[in-house]
Amino acid sequence: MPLNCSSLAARVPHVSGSGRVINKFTPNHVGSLFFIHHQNPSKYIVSLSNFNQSCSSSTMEDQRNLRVAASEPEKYYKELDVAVRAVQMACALCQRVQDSLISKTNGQVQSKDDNSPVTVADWSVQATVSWLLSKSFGRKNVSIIAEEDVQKLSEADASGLLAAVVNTVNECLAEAPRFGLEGPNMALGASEVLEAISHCNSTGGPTGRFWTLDPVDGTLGFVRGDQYAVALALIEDGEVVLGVLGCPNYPMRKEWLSYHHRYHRIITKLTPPTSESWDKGFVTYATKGSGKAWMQPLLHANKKLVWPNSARPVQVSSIDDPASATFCEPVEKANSSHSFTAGLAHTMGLRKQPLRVYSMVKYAAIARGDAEIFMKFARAGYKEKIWDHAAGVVIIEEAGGVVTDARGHPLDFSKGIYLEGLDRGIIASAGAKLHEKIISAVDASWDSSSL
Ligand SMILES: Nc1ncnc2c1ncn2[C@@H]1O[C@H](COP(=O)(O)OS(=O)(=O)O)[C@@H](OP(=O)(O)O)[C@H]1O
Ligand SMILES: [Mg+2]
Repeated sequence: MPLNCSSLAARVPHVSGSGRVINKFTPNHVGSLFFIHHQNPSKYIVSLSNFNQSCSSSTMEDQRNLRVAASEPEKYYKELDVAVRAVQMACALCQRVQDSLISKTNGQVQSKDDNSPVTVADWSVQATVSWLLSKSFGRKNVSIIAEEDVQKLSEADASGLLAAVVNTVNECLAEAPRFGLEGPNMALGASEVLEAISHCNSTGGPTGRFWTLDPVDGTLGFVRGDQYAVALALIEDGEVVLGVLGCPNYPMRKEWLSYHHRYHRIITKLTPPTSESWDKGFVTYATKGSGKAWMQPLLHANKKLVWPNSARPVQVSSIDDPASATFCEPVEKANSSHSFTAGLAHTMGLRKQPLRVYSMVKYAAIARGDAEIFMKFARAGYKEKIWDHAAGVVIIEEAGGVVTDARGHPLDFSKGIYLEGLDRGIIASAGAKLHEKIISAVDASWDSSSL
């Protein structure tokens, strides 16, 4: 059924101001404070420094409720914990590879059959995350759909490339304890790395549980030294129940998003951040139905990840006037029609220049309130893959936003690796009012478009 204002409102998660607070004492989380959403008692750890801000209205009754809530099951808590730590590790891996790609042309950019560039980072992240999930939950309990396969890596002339991947994976896994995860007892061999990559061969579907992973989303941005994301999500019975997005180059000053990351690098060199400052990059995450989305900074070199790693909540923007709203879209016109979105912007009264950013960083920008709208209109016949959207959708929804196809239907993650049935395009927005306007504008101009 097409979307109207009331159905949209129903889909926007209700965030109650009156959470309950508990103390929970576990080896990992001594003295952490949990925020409990009234309608959904999933627990969220809030760092002590954020506690006063987030939960200062707690009462005696709240304190009593804590003890009750402490015995409630923590749905997806372990999955979220492992997923965030694994994505943190993947971000560190990607940063190292991107730095070396940029500093020298060392042959790490390969060409896939579709000619899109793929680097050592894609395979290495996939192997690392797959290995960590299997280690944490047991190999037989872990199904993963991910972007890469081992075909190219297994070719006879790819031994150098495979060695680089194995080396990168082992370098990363050796750091697992620093991120609070268990690493291998000894370095993985090539066959174990290939096995971890090819274990990501799930085909998804309407039942059961599987992970989706885009090891390096926005490969073009990655090889160009610009924005990219690591995207991990958990899908259960066709619903995205947990999403984690690592955005290593996301600048803390949002105006830097509009520039090529190269400029940010130059400026950072001119005015180096202090070692403790949160200069760029974060991991953002949410679990379905919680009404909260979070972000935590990337782990500084040599530091140990102590959960929740200074996490703080993120929320979508409250701007609902198109004249003040920023819309973002893919950088490449081959991936989304810039002329169609320009027409929509004109119709809707969006006055600002589009923010063109590589990868699912666009979803993070909406969730953080740095932009209000994301639109993607791929050419007819292109089928969107679930790993390109799953994590971003749940994070935006829990941050208070809305994501649908361009007819207003929810995205369907239950049909295998593609978003089957996706109509016209993808729209994410900060709220129902803006969303409704975009969908009406699409309706009005669709027939006369060439899409
Ligand atoms: N022709 C076409 N149309 C639409 N989408 C396509 C197309 N080809 C690829 N892809 C998928 O889009 C992912 C990149 O999307 P972005 O929004 O990041 O685009 S852009 O890089 O900013 O231009 C990109 O993800 P990555 O491969 O991880 O980079 C692809 O999954
Ligand atoms: Mg992708």
